[in-house]
Amino acid sequence: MVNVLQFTDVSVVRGGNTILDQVSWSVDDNQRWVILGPNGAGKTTTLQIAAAIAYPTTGQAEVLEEPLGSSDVFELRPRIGFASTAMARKIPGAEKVIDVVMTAAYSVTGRWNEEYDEIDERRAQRVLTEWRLDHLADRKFGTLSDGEQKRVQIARAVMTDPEILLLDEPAASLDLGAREELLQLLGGYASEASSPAIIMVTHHVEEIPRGFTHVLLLAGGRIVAAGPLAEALSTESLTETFGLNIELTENDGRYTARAV
Ligand SMILES: Nc1ncnc2c1ncn2[C@@H]1O[C@H](COP(=O)(O)OP(=O)(O)OP(=O)(O)O)[C@@H](O)[C@H]1O
Repeated sequence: MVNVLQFTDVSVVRGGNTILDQVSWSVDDNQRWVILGPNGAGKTTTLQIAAAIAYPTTGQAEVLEEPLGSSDVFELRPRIGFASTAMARKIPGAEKVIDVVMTAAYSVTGRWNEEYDEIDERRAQRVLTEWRLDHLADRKFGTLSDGEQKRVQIARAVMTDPEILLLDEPAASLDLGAREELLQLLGGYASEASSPAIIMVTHHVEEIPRGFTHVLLLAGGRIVAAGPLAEALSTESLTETFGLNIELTENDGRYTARAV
C-alpha cells in the first residue's frame, strides 16, 4: 500500500476568502474516493491541489510523496491523470479522437519518433477500446456527444498510466443512459487492482460508481466526514453537509438521496 496524497492542515485563502480550512486527509493507492459537498465547498480546489496545480496557503500537501512547494511540479504532473471540463475546453474541436488521447503521451515521452509513435498508437487504441470509444477513433472531438467527450477525457487521462487519477464531475450533464454507461466503465476500472488511486468530485450520490471505497464530505471548506463509504456516507453526514434533512438509501452498491 502506497500513500499517494497527504494533506496536513491544508488551508487555502483566495481574495480574503478561506476556501479550504485546515483540511487533513490521506489517500492510499488502493482507495477510490468520491468528494461530495454543496456548491462552493472547496471540492475543485481540493482536486487542484491533488493535481499539483494549486498550492496550500498554509499547511502541507504531499502528492505522490512529493511535498508541494519544494518539488519539481513538471516532473510530478505527468504522473497524475486529470480529467475536467476546464481541460476539455482546451481540446480543439477539429482534433481526431485518437490524437486527443495519444497526445497525452507527449508530455511523458517528450519525444516523437517512429518507435514511440507505434507504441503510443497501440496503447491509445487499447485505451479507446477499454472506454468503448474505438469506433470513434477517427471522429473529430467536437462532433462527439457529451457522454462520448467525457469518456475521451478520461481515456486521455489514463493514457499515460498515471499513479493517481482525478476526475472533476465526469457525469455532469449526461443523460441517464450516458451516465449509467460511464458509471459502469468507471466502476469496472475502479475495481481493477492494477488501477491507480482515483479521486472523483461529484454533486450527486447517484453518481458514485460501484467499486468506489471512500468518501470525503466537504462543506464551507471543512471536512464534515471522511472515510470508507459504509461508515462516512450516511443520512446524518449528508444532512450535516448540505444543511437540510436528507435521507440516504443504498441498494446493491448504488446510492440515492432525497430531502425529507
Ligand atoms: N480567486 C478567488 N477569490 C475568491 N474566492 C474564490 C477564488 N477562487 C475560488 N473562490 C471561491 O472558493 C469557493 C470554493 O470553490 P471551489 O471551486 O473549490 O468549490 P466547489 O466545491 O468545487 O464548488 P462547485 O460545486 O460550485 O463547483 C467558492 O465559493 C469560490 O467562489
